[in-house]
Amino acid sequence: MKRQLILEDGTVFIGEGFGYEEDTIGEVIFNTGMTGYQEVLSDPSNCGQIVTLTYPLIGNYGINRDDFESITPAINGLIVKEVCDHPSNFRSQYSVDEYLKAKKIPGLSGIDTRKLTKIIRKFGTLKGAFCHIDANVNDVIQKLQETPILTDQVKQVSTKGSYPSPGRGHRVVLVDFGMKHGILRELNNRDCDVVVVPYNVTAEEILSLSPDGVMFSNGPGNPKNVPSALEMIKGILGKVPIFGICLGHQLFALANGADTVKMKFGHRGSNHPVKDLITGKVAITSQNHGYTVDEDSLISTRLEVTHRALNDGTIEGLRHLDYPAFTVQYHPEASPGPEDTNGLFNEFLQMIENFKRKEEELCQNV
Ligand SMILES: NC(=O)CC[C@H](N)C(=O)O
Repeated sequence: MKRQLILEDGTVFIGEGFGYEEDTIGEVIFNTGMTGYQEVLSDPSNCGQIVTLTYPLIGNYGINRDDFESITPAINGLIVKEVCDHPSNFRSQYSVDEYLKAKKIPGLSGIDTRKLTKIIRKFGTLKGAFCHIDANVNDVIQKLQETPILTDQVKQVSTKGSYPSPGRGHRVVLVDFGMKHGILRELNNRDCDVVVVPYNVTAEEILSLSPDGVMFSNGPGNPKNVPSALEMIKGILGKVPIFGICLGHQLFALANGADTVKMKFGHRGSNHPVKDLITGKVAITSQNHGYTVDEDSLISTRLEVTHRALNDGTIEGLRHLDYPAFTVQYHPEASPGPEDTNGLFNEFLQMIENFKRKEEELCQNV
């Protein structure tokens, strides 16, 4: 069945529909990862977006039980050059088509994804719609222009209530702004005693859980749509070590007086080089963000840049000059992508131990 993609600038692509049969609207973005489509599909940070995968063949190793980053995928649509209907892998349970049908997500294949990506790179991220081949282009463009930008994605994808993920090690409160499960897995692998809490948790509620450290997860949308988080962050800063990832990094920056801005087309893929300014080392990182911390806004803050993207020089990591707190814009949990920066979770645990030691020394000196 033919299906068309109409962009708000009037560009039309005609391809084959797969997955669920339904019209959809979303922000059209592109991801340059060569593998890892299952993790990208199920990453809650993509809530409300139509995801274009630039790798030309998608689905050849199927969809399995183990690689989901959330239970319910939150993307509005998927665009690929070619979708594989006969996956071959010992872990495969479904084809991408079967999975998208089951999760009620429409897909579009057979279009020139390179051309689409070039349009997004030139004009910036655009709104787009999947619609029936007979739909009137002008009507769809008008509908796209009238469709408001989503503001409540974090509320949609965050956990509704707190839940434990017990371990014998450090107690870590993990604030779920739309968490990829890879973050929880990394903490579990290090035997942390984790409590996952919803996005609108207060500082008092976090401190009442007696955490050794607090993590802020990734999540969808504009960080300015989550004002409640800023009060929470200010309330715990300096009282407990903090580690933030992606949206968590952006919220940490906002809470410390910095600003965030929307990027032209963002960084999305598993192949983004980042330089650690402290060690001088370069790592290949997994990224998925459309906003960034504004460089000029750091002047009046106590934040220092620790990492930079080598493709465009934007900020990829921050640390607080006075308190034990650091954040990164990229994904050290990978899922999907390279694990070069996985050691940041160990650095977080080391920071927790140093903080505990200092607190004990202070107590002894009193
Ligand atoms: N992966 C994320 O946490 C993304 C953060 C934010 N939604 C952005 O697009 O920049």
